[in-house]
Amino acid sequence: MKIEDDKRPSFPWVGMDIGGSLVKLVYFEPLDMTAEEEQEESECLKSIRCYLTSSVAYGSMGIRDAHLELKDLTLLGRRGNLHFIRFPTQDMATFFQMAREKDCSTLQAMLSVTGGGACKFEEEFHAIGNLQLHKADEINSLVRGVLYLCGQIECYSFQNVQDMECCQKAPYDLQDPYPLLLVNCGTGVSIIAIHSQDNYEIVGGTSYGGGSFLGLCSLLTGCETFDEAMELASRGDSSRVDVLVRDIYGGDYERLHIPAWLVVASFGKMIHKEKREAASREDLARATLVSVTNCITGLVCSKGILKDILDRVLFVGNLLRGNTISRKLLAFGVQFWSRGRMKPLFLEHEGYCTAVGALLHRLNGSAPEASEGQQPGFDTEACSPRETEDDEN
Ligand SMILES: Nc1ncnc2c1ncn2[C@@H]1O[C@H](COP(=O)(O)OP(=O)(O)OP(=O)(O)O)[C@@H](O)[C@H]1O
Ligand SMILES: CC(C)(CO)[C@@H](O)C(=O)NCCC(=O)O
Repeated sequence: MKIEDDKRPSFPWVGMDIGGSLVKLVYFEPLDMTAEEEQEESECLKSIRCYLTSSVAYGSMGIRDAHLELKDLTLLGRRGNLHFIRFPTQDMATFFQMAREKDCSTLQAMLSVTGGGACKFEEEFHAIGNLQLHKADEINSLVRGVLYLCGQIECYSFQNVQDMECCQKAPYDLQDPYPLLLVNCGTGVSIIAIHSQDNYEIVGGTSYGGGSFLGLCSLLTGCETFDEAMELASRGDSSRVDVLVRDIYGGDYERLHIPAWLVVASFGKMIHKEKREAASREDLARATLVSVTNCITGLVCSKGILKDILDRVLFVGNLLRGNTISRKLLAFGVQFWSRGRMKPLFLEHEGYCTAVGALLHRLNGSAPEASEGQQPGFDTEACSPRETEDDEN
């Protein structure tokens, strides 16, 4: 029996977020294909399905995060598994080459793509034969993906944040998410105030984000990859690099209740030759990570106050991937500086929100079916964010 639904787009169901550092791809693998559908499935589609679901590594840099796979999910009435794949944006040329090799030109498919790369690589996508490109706006996709994932019981907070060792993850029910301050820690950092599903706005950002961490860390330690940088940071001690309150006061600044551990100057100790010589690569990596993370904390608190969103703040983005140091520091810092008013939250699929949003965008039919010869433009959706109101930064 054929599963009929005129509104349902044809397979493959793919959402792609091409960012400054990483490409994130989410792929829905249908599990309820009828015999007729399987028979009709083209060789190219079959080969894509097998390729994506049977490996966990693609080429030298592509990774399927198998631990994040969402199994037996229902999307638009179809049952399937949702797969999460990433590779460096630098490798987009290999991606296009593979698309050519798999003869995707025969595939009558529409791909929902977001992130800066949806614009940058538009011509290359169009060169893949019949593939139609739907460019979804990055912020709209991010918000859509976040709101969807929040409903999948995958949100968590940290308990005992004042003690890094005892600090532990605890599930958090974010079924009713509004208002929410959303912080996307990617190559750069953007902060979005979500008032409701249809009403959200960018309230700020900083250029001191994931890209700065990796860039500075590479300069200071000679490391080559994010995982290497994180590994170094996990073994480092930033207090050998930074000037803390205790270095100046010998302890707390009691009158103003400023604690001894507070960083007064990131890298402040590096003005002394002997301290430079004593600081290890690990210490420098840790100090870089702490510096970037603290900068995000400060900005988030001030934006929360400015926008009067002091309830929940949700951190996403791949800077936080496998990065317990930053997550715990953000959790602690936000609670400390907001005097316990702001609840810092995180998602298990932190790096894939925008790609999920792009996929949903495609499935929910808001994608304008570009007619022949028409250049698909940005779909601004009914729920476009308001113009940025904030003028500081
Ligand atoms: N395997 C990895 N390779 C490179 N960077 C990584 C990796 N894993 C985590 N990161 C970190 O994640 C950051 C990128 O995060 P993310 O993928 O969310 O953003 P992006 O979409 O590439 O960037 P933007 O949205 O700003 O265009 C990097 O700057 C780096 O700090
Ligand atoms: C440019 C984007 C939207 C790309 O994702 C993001 O990295 C960002 O918002 N950066 C912050 C730029 C700033 O506000 O300083």
